[in-house]
Amino acid sequence: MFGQQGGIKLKAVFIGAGSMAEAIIAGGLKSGALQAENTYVTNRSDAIRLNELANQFGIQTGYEVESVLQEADVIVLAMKPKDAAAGLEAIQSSINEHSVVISLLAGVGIDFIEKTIGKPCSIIRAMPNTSAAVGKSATAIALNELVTAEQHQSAIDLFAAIGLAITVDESQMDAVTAVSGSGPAYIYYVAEVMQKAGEELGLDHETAKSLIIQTLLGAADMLSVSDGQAAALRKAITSEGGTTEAAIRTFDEMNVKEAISAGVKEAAVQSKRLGAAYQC
Ligand SMILES: NC(=O)C1=CN([C@@H]2O[C@H](COP(=O)(O)OP(=O)(O)OC[C@H]3O[C@@H](n4cnc5c(N)ncnc54)[C@H](O)[C@@H]3O)[C@@H](O)[C@H]2O)C=CC1
Ligand SMILES: O=C(O)[C@@H]1CCC=N1
Repeated sequence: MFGQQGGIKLKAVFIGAGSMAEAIIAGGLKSGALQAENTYVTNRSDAIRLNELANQFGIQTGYEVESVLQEADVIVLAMKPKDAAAGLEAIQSSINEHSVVISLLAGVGIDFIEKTIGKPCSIIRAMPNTSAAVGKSATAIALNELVTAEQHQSAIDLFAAIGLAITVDESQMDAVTAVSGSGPAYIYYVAEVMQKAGEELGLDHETAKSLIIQTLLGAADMLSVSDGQAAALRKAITSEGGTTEAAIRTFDEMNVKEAISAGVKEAAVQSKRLGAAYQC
């Protein structure tokens, strides 16, 4: 991976120790794509959080990153976009032409990262999601022109170890962010609403929770085996004059479709806005 010969382990440094770094580390360690002894994580100043991650995963943590960065096969930018400039400037001197930088920063373009680093290196912009923690991320990556075929394959291998990994043109990243980067949150939003409605209808908390989780798992599996035929699957459940029809009619009357569509599109606009703040 990333230029290493077989048998030598990938050295990965995460700059940022939040939920996305944790999800990738959890999934990466579980799948074997990452090894605890070669995974290093730092953050801005929260030593308690670093200790938590060290205890939970047995990974390496700390603030002495310079030498670690110089030896890293891959540097993962896992801070919030607003912290990107400060984070990149702090590590800029440790990056060289052999470095492979993977950016998770929503909205932030490869050109901004190139310019802030200020020297040529391979940059991979990735948009995973937090389901990486259970090996089910949907990740899209885009590359700068210095990424070699081998580095590209290594990035695909790394993200494939924590779910689905595909390559897109960078121009599609706002749409990807809106659909699959934020996507799990939309499903959780629906789950929250169903939980509340189920309890209001008289189910106890645990019963409603178990039924909803299994319903979501089953529906995702059905979508997967039917190659995404959502409309056909929905119609198969909707008997004429039945309960599902009553629910969908109510959703339609309340413009739920339009609301979801508008929300997803607004996420893409927000991704563009974030990017606009980080243009060269
Ligand atoms: N949370 C999600 O579902 C997804 C997040 N992303 C992207 O991943 C990135 C991280 O997101 P989260 O993990 O949710 O954020 P978070 O807020 O949970 O974690 C951010 C981390 O960055 C650290 N940090 C901030 N400034 C730093 C600096 N100068 N040097 C080192 N560390 C610094 C913070 O201390 C914190 O540990 C963001 O850019 C986000 O756009 C991408 C896909 C999905
Ligand atoms: O909300 C955000 O900005 C990040 C990017 C995709 C998911 N979470």
